[in-house]
Amino acid sequence: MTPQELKSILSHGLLSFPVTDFNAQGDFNPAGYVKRLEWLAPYGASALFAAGGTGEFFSLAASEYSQVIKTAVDTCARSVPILAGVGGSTRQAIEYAQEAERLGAKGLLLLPHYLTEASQEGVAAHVEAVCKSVNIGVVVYNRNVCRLNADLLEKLAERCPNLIGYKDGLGDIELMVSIRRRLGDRFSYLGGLPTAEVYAAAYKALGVPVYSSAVFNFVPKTAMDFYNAIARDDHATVAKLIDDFFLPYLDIRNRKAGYAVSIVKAGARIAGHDAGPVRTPLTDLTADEYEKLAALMDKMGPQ
Ligand SMILES: O=C([O-])C(=O)C[C@H](O)[C@@H](O)C(=O)[O-]
Repeated sequence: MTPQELKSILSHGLLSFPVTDFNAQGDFNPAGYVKRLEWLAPYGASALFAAGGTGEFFSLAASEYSQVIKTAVDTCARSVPILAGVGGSTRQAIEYAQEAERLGAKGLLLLPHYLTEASQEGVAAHVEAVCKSVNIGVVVYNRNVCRLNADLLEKLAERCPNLIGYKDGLGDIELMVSIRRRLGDRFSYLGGLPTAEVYAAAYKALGVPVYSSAVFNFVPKTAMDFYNAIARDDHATVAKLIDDFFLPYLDIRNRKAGYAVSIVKAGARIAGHDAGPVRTPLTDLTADEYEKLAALMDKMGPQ
């Protein structure tokens, strides 16, 4: 699959970001991950991002990373393209990128580097180095310390033909509008804020109709119903699901930093597809929060 073919696939549909399965000892559980991917496959996400933010990329050892990507490719690559999360220092990100390409991933999601502040010119040089280390398509994730503006993205787009996607996790509307207008059809644009559904209608109006869904991990039918309602401008269904599910969900998710991932693992467990605990530095939901989430999922009916 060429980067351009991947770009065209990423321009439609709902994107799946599966959690990564850990066993009771906290080790990667490939059998559980296979079952999860097989369970979610028939719901029809258009691409699968393995070891992304929701997949706890930041908690995986390098050896586990290879297992996660290989498991995703072996299980799903015939039906959907697999994009692999990569990140960390430039050299680390290049090692992950080349490993993912070798294992059969069709693209990369380049997550922000860790800890240090950096000039955005420096971040752009980091992105360029990772893009140039592979032949597959790359989606850059603007979030936290990665805040590339339209000028830098335009330069990167010229220098890196395989940089085909821009995922927004900042929610800065002025920045998003300037990037969307300046880069036009050069990129495929993904709405990628935590619980991206809450922003989906507004982002569609800005020319960004595609988004990533973490709740797809545990209420896949509701996630697809919501996506289809957004796609056909069914404002009544969108408003009802925002009121009945997403706003009460945010009340739980916003209780602690890192819960955007923890709550998804809790949801998977409630749905009968336990992915094990989150790893430090994340913390799991309390029993009370877990009960509240279970009641909310119950209201959404069978999935
Ligand atoms: O890397 C990640 O997991 C994401 O940022 C995607 C998530 O699915 C996010 O969009 C969300 O929480 O809906």
